[in-house]
Amino acid sequence: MSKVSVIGAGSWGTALALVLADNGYDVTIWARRPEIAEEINSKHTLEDYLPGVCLPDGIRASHRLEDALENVSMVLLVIPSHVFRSTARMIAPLIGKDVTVAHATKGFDLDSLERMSEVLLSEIPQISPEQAAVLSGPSHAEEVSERYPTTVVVASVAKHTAEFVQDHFMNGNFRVYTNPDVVGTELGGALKNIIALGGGISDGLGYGDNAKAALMTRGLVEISRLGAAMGASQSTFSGLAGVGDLIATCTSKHSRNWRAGYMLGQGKTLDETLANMKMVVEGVRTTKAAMLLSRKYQVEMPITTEIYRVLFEGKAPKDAVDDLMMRGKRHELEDIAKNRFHPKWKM
Ligand SMILES: NC(=O)C1=CN([C@@H]2O[C@H](COP(=O)(O)OP(=O)(O)OC[C@H]3O[C@@H](n4cnc5c(N)ncnc54)[C@H](O)[C@@H]3O)[C@@H](O)[C@H]2O)C=CC1
Ligand SMILES: O=C(CO)COP(=O)(O)O
Repeated sequence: MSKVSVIGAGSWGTALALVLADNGYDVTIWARRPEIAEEINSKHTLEDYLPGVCLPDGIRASHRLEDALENVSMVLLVIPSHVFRSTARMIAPLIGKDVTVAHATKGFDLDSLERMSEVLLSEIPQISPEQAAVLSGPSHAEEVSERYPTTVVVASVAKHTAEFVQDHFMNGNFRVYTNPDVVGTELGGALKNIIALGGGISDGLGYGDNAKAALMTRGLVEISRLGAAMGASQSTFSGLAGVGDLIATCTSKHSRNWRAGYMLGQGKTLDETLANMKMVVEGVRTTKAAMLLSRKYQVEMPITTEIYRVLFEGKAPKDAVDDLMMRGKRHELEDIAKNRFHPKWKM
């Protein structure tokens, strides 16, 4: 079996390493902190991130990149988006030109507004777009590490690369679909975190299922609208990386974005909320990125705009909901209706 390296010993990197080890691969996780590598190697646990989980023997960890990346056929980056570029730059000299490089990070590079695969390709120039892939979809690390049934998508512009990654991960608990739409798969995974913050805010305010269903449905419209402007395929948003991940993240107790939103809805400030979170809450930075992208592509994103105001301008969550409810009247299928609605319908 070939050797695989997972860069990032957080909850998701470690859960994905577990799937690879279950499938018989020799996996080395790179951990930034030596004590984390030591815990994985000696105790087969990662108590701070996946409490109670016993990691398979096939997983080894190292805090030395040279060890983690020696003779690998595939590298998987699973680190928070704000350290993605610096980490990709750091590993670049150690990546052979035939290696498949995948990632499972959900976010944007805030300075350049690039997607993670764009960052990968610019920082590791010896690999071609055909060697890069993204893994995304409704997949909480806590459930994957319990081996509960989970389905994800692997997208790559090259079918053979998507299938190569699919073959590594696929098993009876972890079902992997392929998709050629890298843009849509990355956007779905990143942008749903904004709506999950909104779902948490709504629940924190004590609103009900109707409000959350509205946020998810209209949130998906915003995601699809920005996606269309950025070149994504609309059908990806009806799939696991779109509506699938939106459902999982907006309705789950595991979601860090939902939990952060809940605290905001209960009246905590952003600083107080983040101080309570041990793990990364990608939706906060992604809201900033999405606001900038919506301006760049001239796409209307009212829910994202209100969440931005709550996060960064101190707007009261209840006022944000009121303002969304009181927006001007609209047609539900406005984007479609403008182009090809029933000819008798006058816009
Ligand atoms: N946890 C989950 O269930 C899922 C997470 N993801 C995505 O995976 C990515 C990673 O998230 P998690 O593993 O959940 O994060 P986490 O909060 O569990 O762990 C973050 C990891 O990043 C490491 N880290 C922090 N700063 C670093 C630096 N400067 N250089 C290298 N490593 C650094 C931390 O030491 C820690 O190991 C995020 O983009 C997240 O959205 C995607 C799907 C599921
Ligand atoms: O992306 C995820 C599940 O698919 C994890 O979401 P959170 O980062 O909100 O926990």
